[in-house]
Amino acid sequence: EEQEEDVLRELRLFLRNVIERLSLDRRFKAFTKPVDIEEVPDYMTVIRRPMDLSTLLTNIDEQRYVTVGEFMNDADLIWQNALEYNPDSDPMDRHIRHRACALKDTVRAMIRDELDEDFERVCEDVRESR
Ligand SMILES: CC(=O)c1csc(NC(=O)C2C[NH2+]C2)n1
Repeated sequence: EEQEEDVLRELRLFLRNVIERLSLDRRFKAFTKPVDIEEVPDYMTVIRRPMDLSTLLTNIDEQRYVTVGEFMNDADLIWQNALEYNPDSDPMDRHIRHRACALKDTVRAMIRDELDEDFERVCEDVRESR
């Protein structure tokens, strides 16, 4: 009912703000758009579920996330994919792995510091009621 839509609207606003701040951080530039197949032709053969910040934003606008947990499952793909695709000891791989780990820690810190656990519980109740 209306109260449920109010909760989901507030969730979308919170998640859009998280994405906006991540997208402004220069460390995360490589994660803002889908990997370009022309530049990285073998990417799709290695990574089964590509994810990036712009796709997360589209998913939010398409109302795919009813809980922060569902959002985190997709957000985690971004850094997990980067660690998987860049496993080598060469400096470029290490550089992007460092940024992937920074992304993981930054998202988790935002959620821990800014998401009210009672709010997430209400979102989970909405999910269970559907
Ligand atoms: C988004 C992402 O994880 C990404 C984009 S390019 C890249 N890696 C490279 O270009 C090479 C460095 N060793 C492979 N990783």
